[in-house]
Amino acid sequence: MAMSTSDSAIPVEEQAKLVESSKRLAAYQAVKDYLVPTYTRIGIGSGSTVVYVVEAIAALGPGVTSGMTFYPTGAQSEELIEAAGLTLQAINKLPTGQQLDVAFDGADEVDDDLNLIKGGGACLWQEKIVATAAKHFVCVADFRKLSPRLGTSWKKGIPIEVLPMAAPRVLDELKRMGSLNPRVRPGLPGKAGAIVTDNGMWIIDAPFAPLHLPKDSASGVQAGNEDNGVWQVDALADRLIKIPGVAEIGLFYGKNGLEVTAGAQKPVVAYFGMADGTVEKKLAA
Ligand SMILES: O=C(CO)[C@H](O)[C@H](O)COP(=O)(O)O
Repeated sequence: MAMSTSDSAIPVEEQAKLVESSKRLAAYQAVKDYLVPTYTRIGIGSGSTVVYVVEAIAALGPGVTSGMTFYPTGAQSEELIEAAGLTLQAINKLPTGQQLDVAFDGADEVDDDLNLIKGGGACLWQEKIVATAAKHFVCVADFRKLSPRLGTSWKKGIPIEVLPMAAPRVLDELKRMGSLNPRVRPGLPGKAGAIVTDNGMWIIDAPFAPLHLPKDSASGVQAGNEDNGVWQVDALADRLIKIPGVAEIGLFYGKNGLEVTAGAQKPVVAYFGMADGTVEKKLAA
């Protein structure tokens, strides 16, 4: 039977090692499957799992990577790309009408429909720009991120990037919408005040009850509706993005890359490193 990190029999350091090895497994498999040697433009996301994605790409050597240019989603991934000796380019240098061949990124939670919560590392805005610029958006994660519905295992809330001056009004609106104790994310130890994103914005984390899937026949919830305070993913996302002062939201939703040729927020595939040493692959339906 597959182990989970909540197994109290496993010492904490062992659990941490298990999670790290799961991330690495998923990353190497994703790169093996989706980094086609003829590709030239690659998006690189943010977070601790992406470290292994870059490691796996760098391990292919200059024979494969020298013709490739890598587009970051923030300061951390910029550093990762440079430290690995890969060619860095800002996404605003991607000419109009052109797409990235593929983009790899992590997630905080992935549901059965490949909707994502992202932004645990406060990089969601640039992550969405890079993901939607890619022909193939590939999600890489460990087994803790798999859940049937968003909000089931990731309880910290949906990360929302906001203009600092709008934060109090956005908090008010989120409470009216039923968010349970939304909060401005505090800075890391050593930083007084709120966390400031790579774009000079703040992050609000807005917890909601576990979300319904977009076309959730089991719950009887119709597209675009809310049911006893429980939101459906697309309906909630469409409301959140319209709140004045919201720059971007950490829900990646809507059509996936199999249905549209450009602009998909949902991945075409998600790789999960499992606790038993296997890799589970979920393809967009
Ligand atoms: O969205 C993100 C950063 O904004 C990350 O992809 C997400 O938080 C997952 O991070 P990790 O791989 O460290 O678990």
